[in-house]
Formats: sequence, structure tokens, C-alpha cells
Amino acid sequence: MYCFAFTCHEEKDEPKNPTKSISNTSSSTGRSWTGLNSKSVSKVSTKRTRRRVNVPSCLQRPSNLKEFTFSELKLATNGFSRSSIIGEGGFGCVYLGSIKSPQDQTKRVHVAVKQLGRRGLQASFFCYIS
Ligand SMILES: Nc1ncnc2c1ncn2[C@@H]1O[C@H](COP(=O)(O)OP(=O)(O)OP(=O)(O)O)[C@@H](O)[C@H]1O
Repeated sequence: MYCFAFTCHEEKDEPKNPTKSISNTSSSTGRSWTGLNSKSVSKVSTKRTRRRVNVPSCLQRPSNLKEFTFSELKLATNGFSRSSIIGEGGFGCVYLGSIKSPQDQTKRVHVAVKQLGRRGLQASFFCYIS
């Protein structure tokens, strides 16, 4: 299982809404879009200690993550329509989206788009590929 770290980056022409992240729901690609795996995420996201865990910022961490703009995610989820909602977790709603495959631009893949809600802002945010 591979993981996507939440992207902190905001674009100037986008609304201030750092609440979206995306994960690939398709297991058919067989390739990861990121260097993180479930082990590294569990180290930083599930360990509850009094000591502060030193997590490198999103911008410092080397990765091959693809960043999506708010507009791209809006398009992928049909405007974050209610009919695209496939679940809701502790961080917020999860939408079914469709994007061009990073490996083959002629194909489309289904993705889960997680929306960080107000409650979720209080916690670290990671999402994962199923
Ligand atoms: N990659 C995915 N593919 C398909 N459905 C997903 C995917 N990610 C999330 N979901 C759906 O959205 C729901 C909420 O997922 P989410 O990961 O946000 O919360 P969670 O699994 O309850 O964990 P937590 O909120 O504690 O992180 C899931 O129960 C599932 O139904």
C-alpha cells in the first residue's frame, strides 16, 4: 500500500483551500506515485507520544508526488457533487473522481479525492491507496 502525503502548496490563482488530496483507487497501475509506504506513514500518523515527531515539511520531502490544483480536483469530481461522495472519514468527505492516468494520458483512472474538513484540520492528514 502506498501513501500520498497531504500537499501544503497553494496556487496563487486558486481559492485558499488546502483541503484536497488524492489517492489512486485503481490497483491496476501497479506503480506508485510516491515514495511513501504504509510503514513510513504509520510511523508519523499513528504513533501518539508526548515527544514531537520531526516530520519534514511537504516541500522539503523529496517525492514524485503529482500535485493537483483545486480546479483539477473540482473537474475530477464533477464539482465535488454530492453524488460523487463515496465515503466520509475522520478528516472529511471522500469523493470518487476520474483523472488522466499519470502513466498513460490516453487512459483515465478512478481516484479517491479526500476533502479536509474543519475537524480534520486539527490532525495530521495522510491518505492512502486502497
Ligand atoms: N482510496 C479509496 N477508495 C475507495 N473508497 C475510499 C478510499 N478512501 C476512502 N474511501 C471511502 O471513504 C471512507 C472514508 O475514508 P477515510 O480514509 O477518509 O476515513 P477512515 O477510513 O474512516 O479513516 P480516518 O478518517 O480515521 O483516516 C472509507 O470508509 C471508504 O468508504
